[in-house]
Amino acid sequence: MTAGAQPFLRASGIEKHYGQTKALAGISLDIANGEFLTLLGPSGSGKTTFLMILSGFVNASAGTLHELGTDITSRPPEARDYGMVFQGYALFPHMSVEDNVAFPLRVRGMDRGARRTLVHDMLARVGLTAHARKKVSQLSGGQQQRVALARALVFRPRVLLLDEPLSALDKNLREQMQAELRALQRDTDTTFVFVTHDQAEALHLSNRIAIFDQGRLQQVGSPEDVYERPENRFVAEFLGQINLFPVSGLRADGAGMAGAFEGVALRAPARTVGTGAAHLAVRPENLTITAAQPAGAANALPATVEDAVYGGARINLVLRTASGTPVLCDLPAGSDAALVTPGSPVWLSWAPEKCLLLPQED
Ligand SMILES: Nc1ncnc2c1ncn2[C@@H]1O[C@H](COP(=O)(O)OP(=O)(O)OP(=O)(O)O)[C@@H](O)[C@H]1O
Repeated sequence: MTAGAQPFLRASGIEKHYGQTKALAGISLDIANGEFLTLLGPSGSGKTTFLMILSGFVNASAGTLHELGTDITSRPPEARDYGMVFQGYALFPHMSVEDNVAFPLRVRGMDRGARRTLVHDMLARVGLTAHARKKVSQLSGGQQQRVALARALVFRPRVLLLDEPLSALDKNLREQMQAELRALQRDTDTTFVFVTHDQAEALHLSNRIAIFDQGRLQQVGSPEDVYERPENRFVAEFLGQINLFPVSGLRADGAGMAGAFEGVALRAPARTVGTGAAHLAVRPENLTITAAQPAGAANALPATVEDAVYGGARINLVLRTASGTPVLCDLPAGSDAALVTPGSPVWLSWAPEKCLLLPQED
């Protein structure tokens, strides 16, 4: 979003309390027109609650919601006119596919001819033309999911709210539907707000990801931002595996910073992390292992291979440093067999720009 541009949707200080439970503890978030925004977080982190507040079906306890500068905080769902695809969101099982998809147009009073064109266009987009006359109950799970998408998009909503729409599908179908969702979002230029607790799904689909934990927004950014530049330990650990080395005596070191771990100086890009201690974080795929100490490497630690798990394209290693800190390392298959044998002494190394410092939290 360009600086100064009016956001399409703006949530400011949204809170939601259920008795003693604070489902949302102050969410402020701008949503751009036409973006694919994913709300990602563990179970109970407040994703669905926030989506329901966007829909208008749940009222916030505090905070405001604006659409293009207009306060819509207390605007009812039907006046917001957003499309919705919820988990198990009821299709009419005994009605035909085309009647299901035509339903939102009927309730909006559109005449039959105009309805037909829009319904058939939508069914073609989701690949269901051949099934138009079938009853929904005769379709597979993936086909039903497509009917739900077609029904939610047929009236051209500006916003589509999706709550774990793919969670009931098996892995292959899920991946196929992910690609279709992206294509639908691009082709229809609709703003998608998508809830999931699946990290890989969020990384694959989104323009931006908003990461929730305990009713708070932990970080918002592009998939690359949140994966490669997590702002805190929660985000770093939630988005995949990461090694954390507690370093002490942090100091400026050239353009970056250095701190000590097991008596070895480790270097990372400069970052404000508070006290003299922090965690140096490096993802398993950014580690290299060698038999000999690498000459001139800025970060090199001696370690021992404890376990090697063959995974097809990759080999996953568990190693231990001198003081017994476990380290995960993810190597391409075909890496030197002698090095990945349990018991082998090796050197772990990585470039300073492949790691980052995270504040030390309790
Ligand atoms: N209607 C309700 N009444 C009471 N508590 C609720 C209600 N809805 C949600 N909560 C609570 O609010 C918190 C956030 O719930 P929410 O459903 O938004 O989380 P979520 O991140 O979507 O989780 P999940 O991935 O499991 O669906 C939870 O502690 C939940 O128990």
